[in-house]
Amino acid sequence: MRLAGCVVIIDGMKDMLGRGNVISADEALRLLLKGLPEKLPDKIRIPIEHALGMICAEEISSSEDLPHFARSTVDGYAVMAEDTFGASEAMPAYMTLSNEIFMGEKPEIVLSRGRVCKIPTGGMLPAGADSVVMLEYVQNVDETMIEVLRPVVPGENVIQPGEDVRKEEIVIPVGRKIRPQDIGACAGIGITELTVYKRLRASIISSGDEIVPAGALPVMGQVRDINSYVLAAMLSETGAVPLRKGIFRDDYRVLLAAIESSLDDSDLIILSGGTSVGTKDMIAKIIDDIGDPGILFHGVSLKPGKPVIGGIMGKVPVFGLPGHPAAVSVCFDVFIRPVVARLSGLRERFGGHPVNVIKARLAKNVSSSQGREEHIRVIIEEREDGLWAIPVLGKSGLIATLVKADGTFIIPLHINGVEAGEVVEVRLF
Ligand SMILES: Nc1nc2c(c(=O)[nH]1)N[C@H]1C(S)=C(S)[C@@H](COP(=O)(O)OP(=O)(O)OC[C@H]3O[C@@H](n4cnc5c(N)ncnc54)[C@H](O)[C@@H]3O)O[C@H]1N2
Ligand code: MOO
Repeated sequence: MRLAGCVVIIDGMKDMLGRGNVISADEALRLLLKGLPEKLPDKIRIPIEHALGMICAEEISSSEDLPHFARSTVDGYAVMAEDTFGASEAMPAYMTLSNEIFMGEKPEIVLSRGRVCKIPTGGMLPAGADSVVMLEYVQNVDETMIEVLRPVVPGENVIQPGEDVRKEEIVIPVGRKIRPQDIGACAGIGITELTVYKRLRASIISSGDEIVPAGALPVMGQVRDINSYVLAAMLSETGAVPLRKGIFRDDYRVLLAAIESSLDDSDLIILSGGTSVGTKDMIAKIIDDIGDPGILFHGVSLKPGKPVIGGIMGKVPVFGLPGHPAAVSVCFDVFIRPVVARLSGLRERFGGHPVNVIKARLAKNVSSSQGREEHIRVIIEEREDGLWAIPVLGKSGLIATLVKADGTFIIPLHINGVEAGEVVEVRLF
């Protein structure tokens, strides 16, 4: 078996092949990212209403100013600001009413000194006007005249042409995950289609002689397939298309065939189960036999998730995830999420730091073995003195620990534990 680059040596820990050095999660991820193909997914054109969550593959700039006319932000009277200078309730400025302006219409009138036009919110300012006095600061004298009770400055209560988006300004950069407001901005500047990267396709292969479909009634010793559902849902959240390939026996040929056929239709392959050192756990062997280069690491100083396998077969990254559901979830966050981001063309924000994070005080001491990165599940409780993180104790084979928890915090590699009262950063699910 060929194994590339186990670089970080952590004292006293063995990897899954019994060697005296096990690699850190950071180092394992670095190896994976380094080995990924440079090629980005093919591009497609889609209507903006279908673009949510897709990765933008072209720089979007505006061919026009938005708005393309000066627009009132209030209901009131379009004026020349100068005419209102010094106006007050005690000494109002008397102004003559000109034509009313209606929504969606271009005013024909050119406003002259001492005159005003009634204008609705969103109405176009007439030529000559530079500001709008709100209705509340005006009194009608008769049908032809009003009193202005407060002055305005030039530009007050007006959105200027191009104030929202300037002509030729870049609105959406390449690599942006399209958000609702991005779609709105496109609509605003008349762009109704976008070029985006095709969604990644990820195969999910469940392995294990004991695993039965979720709809089956398990006999003693059997368990229903949980992991392929969790993985499919997590992949969907990232924008990738999950391909649940089914449940396969712990048999070299069966699993080899499942992996090889997935190489044809997938950008990445995720296997669950069979990563540990049991005699039947042959996932590592298959990945390495397919090779090119095969396994990059097997065994990481991570809990849960220690027996995780990462590799690349040709251009396709492959993950062998430990069968325990909490390990599946943690390994997805640590390894698969960043790989999906890179392959999908996403330009990461904030240096790749997780965005969905809150701070809370830890409710109990939590110890950790030095030399192992631990991901602790916690429930967030709102108390009078702020947010507290309550550790959810339980083995990594229990899916309910994940369901009860609101998120996880990380105890880094070289820390022995975290004391009650310390502030931790909880990454929310
Ligand atoms: N001697 C050692 N034994 C184990 C070690 C070790 O270091 N030395 N590591 C343990 C750790 S940590 C983990 S995690 C597991 C990983 O085991 P495998 O990846 O080989 O997974 P399995 O044995 O196939 O399954 C473990 C467990 O999870 C259940 N499972 C599997 N697939 C699914 C699924 N799709 N849905 C629901 N549940 C699933 C499976 O039935 C097992 O109960 O190894 C430890 N052992
Ligand atoms: O790596 Mo295992 O997931 O701790 O049970």
